[in-house]
Amino acid sequence: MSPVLNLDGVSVRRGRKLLLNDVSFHVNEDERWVILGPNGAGKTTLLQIAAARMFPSSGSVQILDETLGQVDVFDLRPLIGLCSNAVANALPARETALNAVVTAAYGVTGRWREEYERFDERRAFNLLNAWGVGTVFDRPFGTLSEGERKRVQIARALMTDPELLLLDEPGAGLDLAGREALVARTAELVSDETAPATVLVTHHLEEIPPGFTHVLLLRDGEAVAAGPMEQTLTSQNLSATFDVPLELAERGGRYSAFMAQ
Ligand SMILES: Nc1ncnc2c1ncn2[C@@H]1O[C@H](COP(=O)(O)OP(=O)(O)OP(=O)(O)O)[C@@H](O)[C@H]1O
Repeated sequence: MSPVLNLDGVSVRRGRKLLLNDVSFHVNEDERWVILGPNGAGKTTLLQIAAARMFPSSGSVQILDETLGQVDVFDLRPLIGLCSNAVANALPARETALNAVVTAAYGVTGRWREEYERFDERRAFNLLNAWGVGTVFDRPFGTLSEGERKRVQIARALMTDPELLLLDEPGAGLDLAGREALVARTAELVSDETAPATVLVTHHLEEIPPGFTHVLLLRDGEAVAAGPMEQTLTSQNLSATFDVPLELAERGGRYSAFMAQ
């Protein structure tokens, strides 16, 4: 399997603070990774680099065989589907859900006067349907519930048929039913062998969908552990990552953790 993402010895410095410190992270095309860590661990920073939205202070980054710093990021970005707060905040509140998705095909967030291809609109509509939000296609994005907004954002991230899908806390702000529906739909997506290599950021074990194969545990900008889920997601590694004694529980491919007695 060919690598989709190669980060080697990546550090990010802002003033005197090291947001990432010598992190290496490798994703192959058939892998589905979770990045797990407490608030401020550097998860979003790492994802921004993987999305070609941020450059490291040192280290090397290859995304889809291109080296960051030697490629026009505007050629690279359409190949990367990104669902994040930053993208959501850039979507105009008055745009319809359909436009929020279809504009991804043109690398913009708002629809102006341009005519879009019927093919693109049909694909956007099908993606909204697949994520269970087809009925809100004509509603302004700003009036959607948090759960609906998250699904629209994922549909948008998939619009360009990306080779790398990056999901930054897609379950944040969802109620229990909304979270479970999102987890189930994401599990369905990644079980398809033609689905893109996927990286999902979260700080909640309950948000890890079944079918995710690998995990990177981050703490204070450093990798605590990285590797296949069964060997790497352990009580010991979780305790070291969150700095409290934790006991991992697994049931039917889902995870949770409790304070160790
Ligand atoms: N421009 C900046 N200057 C200084 N510190 C920054 C800057 N941007 C981010 N940070 C800090 O870097 C750390 C890592 O931030 P990041 O958003 O990557 O963490 P995270 O793991 O995604 O956190 P959360 O789970 O809370 O979203 C945080 O402590 C944050 O305050």
